[in-house]
Amino acid sequence: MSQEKTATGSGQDHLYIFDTTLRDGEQSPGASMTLEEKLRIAETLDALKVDVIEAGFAIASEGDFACVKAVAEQVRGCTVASLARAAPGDIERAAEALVPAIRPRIHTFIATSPLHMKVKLQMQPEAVLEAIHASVSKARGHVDDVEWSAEDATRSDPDFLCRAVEAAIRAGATTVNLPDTVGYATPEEYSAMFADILARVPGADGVILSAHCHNDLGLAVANSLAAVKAGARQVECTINGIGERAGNAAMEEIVMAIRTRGDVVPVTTRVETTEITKASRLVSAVTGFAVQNNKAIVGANAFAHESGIHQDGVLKAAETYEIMTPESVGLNRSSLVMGKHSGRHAFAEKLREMGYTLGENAFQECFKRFKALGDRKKHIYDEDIIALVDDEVATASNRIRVVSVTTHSSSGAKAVSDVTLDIDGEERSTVVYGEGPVDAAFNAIKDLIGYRPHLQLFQVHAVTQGTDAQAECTVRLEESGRTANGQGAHEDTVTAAARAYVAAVNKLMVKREKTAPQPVASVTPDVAAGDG
Ligand SMILES: CC(=O)SCCNC(=O)CCNC(=O)[C@H](O)C(C)(C)COP(=O)(O)OP(=O)(O)OC[C@H]1O[C@@H](n2cnc3c(N)ncnc32)[C@H](O)[C@@H]1OP(=O)(O)O
Ligand SMILES: CC(C)C(=O)C(=O)O
Repeated sequence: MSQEKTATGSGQDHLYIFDTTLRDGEQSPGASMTLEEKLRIAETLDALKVDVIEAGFAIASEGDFACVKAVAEQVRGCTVASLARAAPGDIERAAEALVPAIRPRIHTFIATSPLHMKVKLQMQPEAVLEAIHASVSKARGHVDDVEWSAEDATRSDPDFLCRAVEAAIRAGATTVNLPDTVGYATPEEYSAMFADILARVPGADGVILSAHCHNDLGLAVANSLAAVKAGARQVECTINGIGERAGNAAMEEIVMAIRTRGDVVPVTTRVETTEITKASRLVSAVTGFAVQNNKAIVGANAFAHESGIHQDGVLKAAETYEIMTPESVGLNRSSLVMGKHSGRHAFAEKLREMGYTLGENAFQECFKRFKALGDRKKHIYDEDIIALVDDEVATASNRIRVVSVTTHSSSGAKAVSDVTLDIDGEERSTVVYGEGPVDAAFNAIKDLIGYRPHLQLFQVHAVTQGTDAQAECTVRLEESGRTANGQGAHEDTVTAAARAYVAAVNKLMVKREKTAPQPVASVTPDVAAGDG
């Protein structure tokens, strides 16, 4: 994909979508992802057809370097970027990680606001200008596609910002990003800043100007669109709007706003919007951050009509209360009703409709669970199938798997849980008491795995309506500063909780083994006690 400001066939400018779920998104506290999870998200972003995937910050750690490199190796359809400070070591590390990429981009940044320069960087403005020149030139020595960002641009002196942008362009930056790092700007101010740069900086109309907005005041998407109206032709965003503090501009909101209101924001993107729901669910499952029900585009209620007058209107003509169709974001209004009488063909067709491609083993496992669910549940909704398949896919390659969970509990007495786990191919069982059924199941798992990570978060939500709904549980575990999220879905809430706990344990083990490999079966606790 060329980084030119090309008009598309529609006569409208192309808007580059720069996805930073794997970098700024991962900066959300508690959202750290394993390499395997990042690769699954990168695969989904590739299918979504974003233009640029920011895969990480290569100098940050060995793990980040490995992730950028692995994404650069895997992704074929998008540009792959790594972040780098205005420091030679950062740029060399980014270039090294990006070697396998078909279209590598080095994204180098330095702050330009008086506060950041004086207090954080402890640099004089003139030294910052020199650092911009040196870093962009060095990056251009490695790759042709160099993005430069003026961190805290919206709190920078406009004259100094113009000089900084000019320095970056002269040194060879091909994209210039003006972030609202702390989510401080209003749409009018943010668009005025882009107009000012375009009017005053020589060469600014020859590079791609980019917006990067944080959501501290809930204005990230509005600010991004305002920048596009003023001439920005790249927006930086994340799936579900995850990111540092209150998050980044949500990709799905920007893309659907442009698609729905092309009359006021006249640009086009190449995003396959029908992949949006799947991407949103994957990011939610991996990070453990549930999407709020009323979230635009991807919230459970985004296309739900509850009140009679609305239902009546939608039945007569969907456009009465829908400004976009659920199908356009990958939500199915399929006529294929699934239940316990459905066979493999219908199940395979349903998965295909939903955009899943499973290997033979995963398909057979999912089909078995789908039939078991059908025996217990009257209506099987698309959400049930999504929860079940996501759960199966996420746990398929795990070393520890839940075989069975049987729990007895009654009011006024301790609960007891009988748990069997498959650990590296060997089944082990134990029966343990707890304060309640979930506590008992977790205690049993801890006994079987031989260590007790600290439980930071436990959440349950019903996948669909009704008392026979599947439960989807999220567990976050912490051990020696490492955290891992796990999710599990099942019609039995305690089993869903146990699956989520075990999923998180598997991820912790991967993190732990990177520093000190050891067999699971004889795990020696490196934390004496966790949550007990
Ligand atoms: C706005 C953003 O989102 S920027 C991206 C933020 N993301 C992250 O920070 C996540 C990854 N970060 C990390 O892993 C670490 O912070 C590292 C590896 C980058 C650096 O770690 P450390 O060397 O221990 O430094 P530390 O993080 O404590 O401090 C940052 C240093 O970088 C300097 N720095 C910050 N930004 C820049 C920049 N753009 N260019 C050059 N130097 C910079 C700071 O002034 C400070 O320098 P000092 O040590 O001389 O005081
Ligand atoms: C590094 C830059 C692009 C950033 O993340 C910010 O300013 O928020």
